[in-house]
Amino acid sequence: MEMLRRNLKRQASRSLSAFAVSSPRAVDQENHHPNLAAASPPMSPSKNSPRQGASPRSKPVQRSVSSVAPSKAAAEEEQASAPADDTPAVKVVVRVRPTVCRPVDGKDLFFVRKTPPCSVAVGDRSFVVDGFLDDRASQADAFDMVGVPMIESALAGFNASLVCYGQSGTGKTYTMWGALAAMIDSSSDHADKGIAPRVFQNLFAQIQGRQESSPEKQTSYQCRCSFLEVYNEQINDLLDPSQRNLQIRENAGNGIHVENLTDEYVSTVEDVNQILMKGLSNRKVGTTSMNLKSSRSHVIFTCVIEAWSKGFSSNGFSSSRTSRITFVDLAGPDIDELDGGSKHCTREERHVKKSLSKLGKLVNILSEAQETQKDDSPHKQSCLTHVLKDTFGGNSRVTFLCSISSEHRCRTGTLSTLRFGERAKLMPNKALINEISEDDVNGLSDQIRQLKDELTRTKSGDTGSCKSGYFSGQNARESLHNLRVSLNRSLILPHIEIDSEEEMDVDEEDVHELRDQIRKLHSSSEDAFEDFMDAESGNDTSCSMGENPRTTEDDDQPVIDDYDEGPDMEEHKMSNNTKADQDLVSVRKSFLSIGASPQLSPMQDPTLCSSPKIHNKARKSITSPGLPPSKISVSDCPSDSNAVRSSLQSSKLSPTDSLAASLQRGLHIIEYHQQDPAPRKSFVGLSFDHFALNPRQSVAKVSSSIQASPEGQGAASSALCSSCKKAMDIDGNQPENINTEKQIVIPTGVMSNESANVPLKVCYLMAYFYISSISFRRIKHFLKPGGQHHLNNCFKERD
Ligand SMILES: Nc1ncnc2c1ncn2[C@@H]1O[C@H](COP(=O)(O)OP(=O)(O)OP(=O)(O)O)[C@@H](O)[C@H]1O
Repeated sequence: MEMLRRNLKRQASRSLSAFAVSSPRAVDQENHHPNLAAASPPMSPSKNSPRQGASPRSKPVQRSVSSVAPSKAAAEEEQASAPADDTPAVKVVVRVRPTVCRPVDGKDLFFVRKTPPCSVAVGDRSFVVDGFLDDRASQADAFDMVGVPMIESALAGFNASLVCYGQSGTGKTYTMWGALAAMIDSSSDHADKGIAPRVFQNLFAQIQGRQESSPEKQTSYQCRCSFLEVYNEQINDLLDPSQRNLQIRENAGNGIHVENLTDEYVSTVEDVNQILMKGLSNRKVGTTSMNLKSSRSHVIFTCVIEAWSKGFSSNGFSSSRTSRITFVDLAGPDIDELDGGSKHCTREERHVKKSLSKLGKLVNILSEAQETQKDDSPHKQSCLTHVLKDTFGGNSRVTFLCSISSEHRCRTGTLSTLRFGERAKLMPNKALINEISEDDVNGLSDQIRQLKDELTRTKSGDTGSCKSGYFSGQNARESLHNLRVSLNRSLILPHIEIDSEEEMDVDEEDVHELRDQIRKLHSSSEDAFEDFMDAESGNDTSCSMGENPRTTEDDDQPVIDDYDEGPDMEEHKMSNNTKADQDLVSVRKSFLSIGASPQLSPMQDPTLCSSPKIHNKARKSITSPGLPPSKISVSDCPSDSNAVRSSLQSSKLSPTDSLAASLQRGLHIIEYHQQDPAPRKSFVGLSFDHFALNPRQSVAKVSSSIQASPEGQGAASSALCSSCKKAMDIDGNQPENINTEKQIVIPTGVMSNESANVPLKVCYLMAYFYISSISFRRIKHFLKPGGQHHLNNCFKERD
């Protein structure tokens, strides 16, 4: 309770002090045209430097000193650590415009009155404000109440903004800029001079005073200005009228800035006044029922002040502060919708109302939103709200000068303006000192060094264990490559469109079962391998690519390995009947191509694609004789030949090593599938290549063996028994009629002994095993009695 009472007391005294017009003129009004280059800044730009961003080049480290509505604990902590500064981040000052009309209906003109301690009353409605300037207040009073705190804030490193809001004709432009004549005469204390020229007059005087009073500090200042208007939802450069419809950019380094907006460097108040006059003369004006020369665009004048303090460190750098002074003169809505303005003005009026409405909504959102709920989206509703992001709810001390009229006919507009001010006061602006100190620079340098070290470690692979499993990134690539090499045959892995692929769900039970069966087969295959090697003794089992250089006249065509045929087999072929010949040709042209699903994320890798990109339609290109035209082929891509060749050439593993490696890889794949449920949906695009190692053969002499029935006919997987040429279902049965989308032709009887560097059976096994990474269920079925039977038949026939 005690704390609450103290807070309330503090707030009340703060409001009271702000409410009273008590600020003395900070400096004399003489203009000294100071030369600001006491110490050389890091950059010495020319005076006029157009086409630069409107915001500071570097985003300074921001030190929090004052914020609105912080949590109680945070507030206590902040007060303990920060210098005492009770300046609220958002202030609302009301100024009443002198009456210009005589009462026509006898009603009281002066219905707006000040009520203690710090409120403005309109009828029975009361609004809490931070300052009140009645209709007798002068421009100097307005400057004292609003302008002087802005200067103090800016020189302390805060961003400071003044936003004039109110109905058309209530004196916004007059209060902010004053009469043009007063601006031209910058040396005199003209009564009509507005807040902005007074601020700069005072600012430059203060800067000079600081430099002269403490030359040992060697602080250098540099100021640059920009001036823009938001007209019909477009941003135009008031300092360069040819620059229209400029774009707002936002990035971490520069924050919000307007691209290509002219920045002009200034060092005297005359410089600023010239810019102000130039910009204001380019502003769009029109006529409203309240104002003959009414502003029809919102204008934003920004002055960036950069200050460098030299220190005695090695780099001569001590601290740098960058602050912004922003003047926002909003166009006011007309009191009368039917003001007799031209059609063009009506359109302008619509835009003015729309943009002000969005600004009002933004203020509502910001005033109601909790600190944690703030996001960028409300600012992006319009150009105006976006470009004023720092002013509304951001890093800025902002004063809302609500211009009102005491005329009765403006009552609605006056109430609306005061309501706006009341809500704006609740905005959670967080004003920070924008400073970079030497410590900050050192800290950032350390951070950069650490990040560089981390990057270097990451690049060199010294990242400890792989976080995402064995089959991720490079590991996955290497593993798949090893597996492919170990199978001693080329694998073409086409990208196959997902939409037409068959989804395979793999459940854990299947995987466990499969794993057991593979283990069993692992041992049995070793036996089979031994047997096979015995049977193959006497045959040339060299796997050198150079061993069988059956080059063809198609040498310049894409070359892939194929089944080379020995004389025995050739004889065997010749003795077969025509149908068998056709089968042989068909199988001879066969090869294996496995299309890994693009969705197997950790295994999927673009670099695997030494393969053609196969689309659904492209898969039906090459057909084997005797097969329906819809049979699938995926290998007629010339670009693959080199990749295939290199794949084959890199095959240096012995058959047993290959077997062991393949099984090991396969187990990893299975483990991976068990661990990660994501890839359980596999898509199979199967096209069989030859399994055994074979010398190259041009594509012209090989073709596909993956067969697909015409689209739309069933999707059940099956295999064609190459001996009987009947489709078998997955369990090895021969159904009456199987319409398959994908069929696997198992080539038999065509393998040459010379070329079979790896036993055919093992190759078959490995091939299917490899497929297991894609299609567990199929493997599982093949490992079932029926499937095994079929596989064994093939092997027997071969042997
Ligand atoms: N406090 C004041 N003392 C003397 N004249 C004033 C005062 N306020 C406004 N005026 C005069 O009223 C007229 C309209 O003022 P001003 O153009 O500043 O209004 P505004 O709010 O900017 O209107 P709009 O939104 O249409 O641009 C001007 O001629 C201006 O000189």
